[in-house]
Amino acid sequence: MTQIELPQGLIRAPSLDGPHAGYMPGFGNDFESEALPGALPQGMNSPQRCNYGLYGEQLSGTAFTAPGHQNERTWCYRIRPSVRHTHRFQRIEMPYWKSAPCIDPEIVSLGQYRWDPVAVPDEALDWISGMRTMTTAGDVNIQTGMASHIYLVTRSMRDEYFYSADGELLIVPQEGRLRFCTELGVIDLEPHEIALIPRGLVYRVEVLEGPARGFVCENYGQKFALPGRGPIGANCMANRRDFKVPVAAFEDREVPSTVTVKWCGQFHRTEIGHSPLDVVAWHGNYAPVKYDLRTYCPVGAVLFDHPDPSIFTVLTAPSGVEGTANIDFVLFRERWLVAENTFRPPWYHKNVMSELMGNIYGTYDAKPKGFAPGGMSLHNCMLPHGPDRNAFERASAVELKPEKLDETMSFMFETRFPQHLTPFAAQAGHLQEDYIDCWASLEKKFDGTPGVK
Ligand SMILES: O=C(O)Cc1cc(O)ccc1O
Ligand SMILES: [Fe+2]
Repeated sequence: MTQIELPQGLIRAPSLDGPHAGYMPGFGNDFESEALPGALPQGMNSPQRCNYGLYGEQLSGTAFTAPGHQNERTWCYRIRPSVRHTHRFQRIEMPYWKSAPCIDPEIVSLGQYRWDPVAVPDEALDWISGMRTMTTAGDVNIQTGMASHIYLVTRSMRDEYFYSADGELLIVPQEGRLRFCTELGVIDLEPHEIALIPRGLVYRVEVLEGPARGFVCENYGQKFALPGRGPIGANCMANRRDFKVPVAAFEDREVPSTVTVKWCGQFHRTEIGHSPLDVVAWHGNYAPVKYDLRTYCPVGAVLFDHPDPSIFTVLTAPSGVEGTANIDFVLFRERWLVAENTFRPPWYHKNVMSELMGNIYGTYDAKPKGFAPGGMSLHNCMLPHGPDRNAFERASAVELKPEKLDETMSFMFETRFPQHLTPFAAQAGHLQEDYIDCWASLEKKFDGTPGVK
């Protein structure tokens, strides 16, 4: 876009140049964008006739009457209204994408579990067929809880579209690059970035660099938001301007196409004669967004002790019980360790929340071996865990100089609900049968005599 010279020599900033061309900065802002000049009505939502012959349509992300600071909706101006993008539905099976409640009495979820990275199979898998659910929690029908998935994607969707009525997706890539072509614009995503795709938004996923593997948190409940920072103040952790929302983009393509819908845990498919990505202009605060995890500014211990991991929360999805999240998305990234006279790795603990972790790259300090990039672990509700023997011995003996934790990026989906393993997660192969042995050699040091042992 060229710069526009205004009277008095003022130069207005170009909106589409620079390192973030194609995106608008902010989280939860009221955005507006038009792919054709004048396509967006000004000063009102529903003119008698829209410019270009477009149809006006509202997409609601919260109840009409949700409180003002939570209320989310977007107005779309599109070639056809969405009712022309769904026809009669036919149920289809998607055996690996499970929804809560998914409780198999044969599967024991009570335990500490860890998984090796799942190899991407040598077959055509797209964003829907390549989704492998690992755990489910809560109940999709009452819009409570979550599911965690691994995606294994080798094939782009072509004239195939998808939306989920069951929840928003938090996407955490670990390998490969994907393009999300959505009704509201295009998001390109690679490891060290995350994206949120809202409930109800139609999109297709293309492989830019494959195969692609990563993690997904499907949030059945209230939307992810930025946590309050409390006494930390107005800055640090995740900053709003580092979130990027795509500018409007549309296609006017009339070819046989399919739309797959996930609804109450079931999958249905419908056939239409054109692309549903036909939103020429939009305005509102319900939109897909991406975020570079390398812009997350961690705040931590600067003198002694190890704070609770909530200090590293990137996004939090409330559950209705204050301070008790449906899901917290927590990031363990590169940082300096400087605490004096302190056992620096995570302490041993037992947590009422259930902790699902994934490794994006590098080594995690509590588990120097066995928790590989692409791997996952689950420390379920009220199940004790903590550093393995190697991590404990090193951290207890090491000279406490300032130490940079480098090459490390892991995350946690922490939910108030117990997580249940799916048959896929419980299956031998990637499940590490010997995980709990990582604590077996922790020795008794107590001998009744005082003094540091
Ligand atoms: O269990 C884990 O490794 C996650 C974790 C990290 C931390 O720094 C403190 C508590 C916690 O649960
Ligand atoms: Fe933990």
